[in-house]
Amino acid sequence: MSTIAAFYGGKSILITGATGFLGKVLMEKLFRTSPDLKVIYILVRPKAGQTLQQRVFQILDSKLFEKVKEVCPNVHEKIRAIYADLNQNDFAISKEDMQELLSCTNIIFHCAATVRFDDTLRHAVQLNVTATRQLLLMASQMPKLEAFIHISTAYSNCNLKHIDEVIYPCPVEPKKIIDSLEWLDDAIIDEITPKLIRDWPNIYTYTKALGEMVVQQESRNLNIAIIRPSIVGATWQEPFPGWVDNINGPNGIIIATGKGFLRAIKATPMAVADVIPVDTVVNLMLAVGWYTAVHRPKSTLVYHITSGNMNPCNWHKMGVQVLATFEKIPFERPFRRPNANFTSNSFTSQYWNAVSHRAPAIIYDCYLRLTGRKPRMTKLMNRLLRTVSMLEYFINRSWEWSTYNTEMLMSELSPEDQRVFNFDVRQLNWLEYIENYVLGVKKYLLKEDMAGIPKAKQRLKRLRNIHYLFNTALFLIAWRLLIARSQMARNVWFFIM
Ligand SMILES: CCCCCCCCCCCCCCCCCCCCCCCCCCCC(=O)SCCNC(=O)CCNC(=O)[C@H](O)C(C)(C)COP(=O)(O)OP(=O)(O)OC[C@H]1O[C@@H](n2cnc3c(N)ncnc32)[C@H](O)[C@@H]1OP(=O)(O)O
Ligand SMILES: NC(=O)C1=CN([C@@H]2O[C@H](COP(=O)(O)OP(=O)(O)OC[C@H]3O[C@@H](n4cnc5c(N)ncnc54)[C@H](OP(=O)(O)O)[C@@H]3O)[C@@H](O)[C@H]2O)C=CC1
Repeated sequence: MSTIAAFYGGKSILITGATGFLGKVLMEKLFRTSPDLKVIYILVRPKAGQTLQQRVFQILDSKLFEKVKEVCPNVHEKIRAIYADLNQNDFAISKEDMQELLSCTNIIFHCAATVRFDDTLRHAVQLNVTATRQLLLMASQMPKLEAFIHISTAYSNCNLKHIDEVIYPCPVEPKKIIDSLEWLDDAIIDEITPKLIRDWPNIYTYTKALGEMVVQQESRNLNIAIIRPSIVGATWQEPFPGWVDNINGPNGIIIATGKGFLRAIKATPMAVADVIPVDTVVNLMLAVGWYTAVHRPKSTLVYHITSGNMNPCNWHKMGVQVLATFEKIPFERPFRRPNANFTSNSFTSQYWNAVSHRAPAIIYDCYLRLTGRKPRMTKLMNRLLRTVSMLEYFINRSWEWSTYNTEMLMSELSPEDQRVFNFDVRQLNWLEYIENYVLGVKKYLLKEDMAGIPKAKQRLKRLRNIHYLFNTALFLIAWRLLIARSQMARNVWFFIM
């Protein structure tokens, strides 16, 4: 019997961000391995016209939870969705709900965050810093609390090259920032933001660093641990390979490439692609929850869950395998034939943007206009290029993360726990993982049917022929112009003839 699975039996667990990518996989694993847990409280806000209950039902009815329903048929009764908005004072939780949370919670997993790179400083601080502080305050009033697990990111200190499992101080105290945002107006905040975030590449990573400082400062006598995953990717093994449900990180790039929109990226091919499967992150989270509650380390431990130091894969290898998978399993209705390359030179990157991205978009928009339809490709392409430019920082650098605490924890687990809660990324076969990842993007994100593959392959063939025809026509036109103007070209031509 797994010690960790048994530990969660009978427990009341509070999860923030349970409707997000990581949160859903966390809930799934908890229910599947510890079906006798008492309750999972999730803090949810109504969204997109859906009530709390509708959101919960939608999650439970998804393919991700199919196995759970077999092991834990009463899963609906074990989830208690609590109305909460982490942007509000006291999270806008009702008095009764708050009372229940304070008196019953045993373990907290704090996953909620804004992960947008371009969020406003005010909103990102509210969610990634102030809400963390507020949750810690709540935690300090929970008599039965055994562990508080805070999810940060391996990139919270990406202004450093080598990152240890310690909390690094930020130049400006989080409290000062929280206080000043209360009275500064938005225009001034926009003006001072670049000065505040200094060498952090975006507001997201900066506010996650502030969030960690808050955890350190407000930890009181709580048992706290911080987990720092790198780029969280599709599931590796559990509950099945390739599950993914949002367009963040590599997912959007895979779609844009597979649909033939993105044909070149400014990337350093040999830089480490530090992707980590989401189920690996969740396994570590559950192991850390158990370890923190049972062993009660004297200080707040930080755990890195990254792949680069144990089983590195670079962007070149990843890109080649992604493209190879498109040959076998193409996406439906591509704009152009998927084919992309990496360029590390700014000039070449601008050239490709003009020739391979903007020009085809303009030509396509002209075609749409001529056929009486609304042009949209240029707009879409501009947004895509903006997105790609925001990700460029992360695909042109490599970092070293030390993993002493993660390795120590692995050695503390029984063989059974190492199997059930496997976070040993050395066992990951990248080629297999990437293929399943692309397949997962097709099935679960794009919701494309496997039955459509032969048709998609036919379309690819047609696009390839159009491509060859277009290039041949272009070549002939260029050659004809050359012959008309140059005696030497004419001589070569007659010689060949
Ligand atoms: C010789 C052979 C050579 C071989 C080479 C072959 C090369 C081929 C390449 C093939 C493919 C390779 C696959 C690998 C991919 C590599 C790139 C991976 C980059 C990963 C970097 C991630 C870094 C993460 C670091 C930190 C990790 C974390 O801690 S948190 C999680 C990360 N957070 C995010 O990812 C959020 C980022 N997103 C945002 O901040 C916002 O979405 C935005 C600011 C980017 C855009 O916001 P906007 O207001 O415009 O609106 P939004 O509604 O959000 O989206 C607008 C449109 O853009 C599309 N979109 C969004 N995100 C992405 C994305 N990641 N990729 C692509 N497209 C994206 C979205 O669909 C919208 O489209 P439309 O609706 O159609 O307009
Ligand atoms: N994805 C990645 O690559 C990485 C993620 N991380 C960290 O992991 C954690 C989870 O990320 P991920 O699951 O990918 O992110 P998602 O964007 O998928 O999920 C974010 C979650 O936070 C919730 N949330 C946001 N704002 C509020 C609010 N005002 N009130 C209540 N809930 C709110 C969202 O709820 P709603 O559904 O209502 O929007 C959602 O459940 C984050 O802390 C992130 O920093 C770290 C490294 C990499």
